[in-house]
Amino acid sequence: MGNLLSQTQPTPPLHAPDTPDASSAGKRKRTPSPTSPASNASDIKPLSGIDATPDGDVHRFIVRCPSIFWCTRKDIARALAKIPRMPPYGGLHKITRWDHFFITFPNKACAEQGVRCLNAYKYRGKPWEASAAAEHSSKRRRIDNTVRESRTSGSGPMDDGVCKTAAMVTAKWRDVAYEEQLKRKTRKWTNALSLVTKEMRKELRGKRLLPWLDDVISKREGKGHPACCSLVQIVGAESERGRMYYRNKNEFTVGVSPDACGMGHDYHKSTLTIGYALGLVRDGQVFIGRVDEDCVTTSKTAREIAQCLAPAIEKLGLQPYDKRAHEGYWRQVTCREGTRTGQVLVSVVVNPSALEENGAPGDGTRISDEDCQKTVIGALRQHFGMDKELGIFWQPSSDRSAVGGDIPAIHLHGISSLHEEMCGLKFRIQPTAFFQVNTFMAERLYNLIGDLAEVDKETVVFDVCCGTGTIGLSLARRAHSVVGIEMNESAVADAQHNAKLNGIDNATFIAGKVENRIYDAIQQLDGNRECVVILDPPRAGLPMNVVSAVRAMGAVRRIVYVACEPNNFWRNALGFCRPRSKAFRLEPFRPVKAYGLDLFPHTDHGELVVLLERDLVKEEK
Ligand SMILES: C[S@@+](CC[C@H](N)C(=O)[O-])C[C@H]1O[C@@H](n2cnc3c(N)ncnc32)[C@H](O)[C@@H]1O
Repeated sequence: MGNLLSQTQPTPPLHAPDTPDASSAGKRKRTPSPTSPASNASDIKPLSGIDATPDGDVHRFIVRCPSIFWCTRKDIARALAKIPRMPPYGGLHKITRWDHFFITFPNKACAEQGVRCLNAYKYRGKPWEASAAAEHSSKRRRIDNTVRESRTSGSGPMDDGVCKTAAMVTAKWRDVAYEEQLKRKTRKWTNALSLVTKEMRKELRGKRLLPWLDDVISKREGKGHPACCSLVQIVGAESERGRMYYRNKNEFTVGVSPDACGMGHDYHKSTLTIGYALGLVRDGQVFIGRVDEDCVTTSKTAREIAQCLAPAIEKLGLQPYDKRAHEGYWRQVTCREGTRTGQVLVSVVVNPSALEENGAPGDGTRISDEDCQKTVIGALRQHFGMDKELGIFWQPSSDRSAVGGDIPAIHLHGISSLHEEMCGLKFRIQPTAFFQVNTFMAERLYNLIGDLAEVDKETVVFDVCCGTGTIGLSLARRAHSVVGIEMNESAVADAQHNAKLNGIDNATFIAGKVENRIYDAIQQLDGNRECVVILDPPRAGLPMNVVSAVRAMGAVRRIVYVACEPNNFWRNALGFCRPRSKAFRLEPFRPVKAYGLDLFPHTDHGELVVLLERDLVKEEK
């Protein structure tokens, strides 16, 4: 954890000058001299009440003021952004019709400065009064206990006097033994399966309509709801390749490092950083943690890219983007790579409107988009050399809420797509198409899906939310035919291209939202053959009309459901497994067995894979 901040630095006093005028969008902000009042801490005295924060080390305060009764959280955040020298804060909780709000600071120094600022502020003529938050709800207490516990074990999201680091955000379980990580995930997967039983029982309101459910409940051991089916195996990332530095897609934000957080550090020292947003905010500015070796999920190549680009682009003197003020130029950098092919794509998101205020046109001082592009290409080429298969894309967007994947990418330099090898096939991936981020574990996922699907030459495979066609194509040689549906058009173009690239001619891919195109897609399936459906939806799960349409397909005997958010699986499971009705026709399915697969080591995410089979046992009346 190389960039942890020291607690021993002085706290800047309130009378220090404000942050330089933010209206100079796109220009470097002034760095004050070390002798400026901001660095003189001699007159700082600890504020009473700070040490009295009930838990002693979670710096949470309640701020009261009658004139904020109708304010939303957003209004308060806006007001906080206007307070000169307001330090970064980690949490803000306000509900309309509260005459108070809660605010949490990342460390004691921030808390001291923050309380000073809050108490000196007036909202609509009424002063704010900040005091240590005295009453914690039981939920809040649980969270605080977790923070304190993890702090003692050295892996907490905050540390005394120390801001969060990038590793704490991206790989929060990096200090937890891998066996323990799997144990925790197993609990999560088991709970997700129990949730299906619980919600199904609620749905049936005590009626015993599903024999498989009665069976599950009768075998219950101990209290609580039993899992709806057994979790037969946990597939962990045993090999180093699937467990360490595994991400083939890394999305970085360009911003200011917490060295500039001001608490015990120089407020104005804005070190341009390419890394991960830390969840600390000041003046609407999100602080960014540097990528280092502790970020054990980030690939080494992506880390090198972040580290070599930051100093190169900083020299141009353009500010990172500040969403709140809608100023600044550099926004995001996304690195994608073929783990097995070594190819790399880098996409840079910028805010072109920031350049308009950057010097007068034609006076020789104005920095253009082209200058920035040349700098990026030059820095990456210098770092990787000319032999590296490298592609660079530019994504200009002045839209405040735009994120990388949604912005059209302009190809600037080098290769225009990359290739990855998996399951003995080659896949082309364009910069904005979805591809599983852990190549080695994704291969194991696809092998597992293949085993559960039991596909043969008589079976049709229906791959719903197919991305670049990876699952369907990995099964195509064993199947009669494959139909895939996916809403990302460039992913569908990749899927079609990938079929040709691998000499597969029995796969069709449809572009569109599955909820709108499900019936068109079903038409493409050979209705006389048995159909296996692979469902790999986004975190929220599938829309219910899709569940209903799949269930109403008589040719479907088995479904392999891949849940990347296991806690949401129950909603779709209910649609597949509930007794038949007008909306949910034909016999219900039942969960047969489940697998947990750790696609994201060192994080709390993982895939739950569940096999559902048509339940041909007669429903009880
Ligand atoms: C978890 S990914 C799975 C992709 C693919 N199965 C794979 O393993 O690479 C989910 C995919 O669903 C797509 N998607 C999300 N919502 C969708 C919708 N409403 N209709 C169709 N596809 C959707 C996303 O673009 C993404 O490619």
